[in-house]
Amino acid sequence: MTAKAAVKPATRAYVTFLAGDGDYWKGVVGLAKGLRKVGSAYPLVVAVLPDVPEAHRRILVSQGCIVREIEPVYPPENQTQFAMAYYVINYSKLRIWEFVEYERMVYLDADIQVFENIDELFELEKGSFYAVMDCFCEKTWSHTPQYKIGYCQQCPDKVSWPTAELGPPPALYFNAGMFVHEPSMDTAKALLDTLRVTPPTPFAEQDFLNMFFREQYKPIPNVYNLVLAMLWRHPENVQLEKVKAVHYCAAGSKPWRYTGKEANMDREDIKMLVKKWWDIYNDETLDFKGLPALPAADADEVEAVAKKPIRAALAEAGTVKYVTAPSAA
Ligand SMILES: O=c1ccn([C@@H]2O[C@H](COP(=O)(O)OP(=O)(O)O)[C@@H](O)[C@H]2O)c(=O)[nH]1
Ligand SMILES: OC[C@H]1O[C@H](O[C@@H]2[C@@H](O)[C@H](O)[C@@H](O)[C@H](O)[C@@H]2O)[C@H](O)[C@@H](O)[C@H]1O
Ligand SMILES: [Mn+2]
Repeated sequence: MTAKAAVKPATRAYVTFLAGDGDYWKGVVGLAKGLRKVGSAYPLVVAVLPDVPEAHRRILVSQGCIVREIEPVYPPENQTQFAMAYYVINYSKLRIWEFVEYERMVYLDADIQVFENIDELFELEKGSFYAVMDCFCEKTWSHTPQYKIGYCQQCPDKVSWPTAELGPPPALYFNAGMFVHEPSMDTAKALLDTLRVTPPTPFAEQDFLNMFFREQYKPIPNVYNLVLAMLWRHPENVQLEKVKAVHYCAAGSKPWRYTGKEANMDREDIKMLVKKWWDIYNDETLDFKGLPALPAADADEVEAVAKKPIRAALAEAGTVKYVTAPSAA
């Protein structure tokens, strides 16, 4: 008789993406510890490209992460020059739709830190694609018409969109550093089939995901993904004390590489946010101490198992399987 799972298999998880043998693994460790600090009920899965060294993978496992190797995704042949070179590797993020052992995942870039519990995102109504709206005001957007006329979706009334000359305003556009998604092989196949016939664009997979989920996209409040540039581009849209997750995506803001020399990096709020990141990264009480948190099974199932006399439960469960836990930190 095979062992009957006493607890429901993991159906929800946070997921991040790690590529290369550089120092982004520090971002993943910070994120794992930040999620632990806010008491997240779900594990952190890390989708790693083959070029992530064993040593970095071990560090992530020792911090309680579930490491999953993925096959890289490349945009159409010899057209990658249209995407900013640095972003081409991000097309591989699309593999997380293949993680179908999870019915719902919250994706977070490794340069995001969570300062308040955001587990509520897993309860959002199914069937839509949830993410935070981006900002078009940074120089990284200088190739777009909206940048050229000073239009931004964060303040659509400041510079109104010239519909007569440029047609309808751009559809609402999200930052792909954080989003809520439902893994499915059908969606994964549709994404990759569509990518094969979609020439790359400057923001690579972020542009692609905005095009693909254009009809399903539903904006969620900026507190779930504070794109740092909002602090100087749209301070009227930011209440720092209410922010739940910070996205260190502005040039020079990656905490593990921070020098304070780039534009805006000497701001007091930036210095405070970088320190907050390091306080978590260096906090040894947040290091992983045991088995990854079991998934939140439904209470009555756990209640029923708990009530059953142990002998009857063991007999019913059959042989008890022992899973070797990853080495504790
Ligand atoms: O060398 C790299 C570059 C990027 N990433 C991953 O890809 C994500 C997107 O890149 P990044 O956050 O640097 O882009 P930004 O949000 O700053 O535009 C990162 O957060 C990491 O999860 C990585 O693992 N290694
Ligand atoms: O591959 C494209 C990337 O596009 C996004 O980064 C950009 C974008 O947000 C711009 O709007 C900002 O101006 C810029 O600073 C920032 O780096 C995502 O954060 C990242 O995960 C990834 O998808
Ligand atoms: Mn990022």
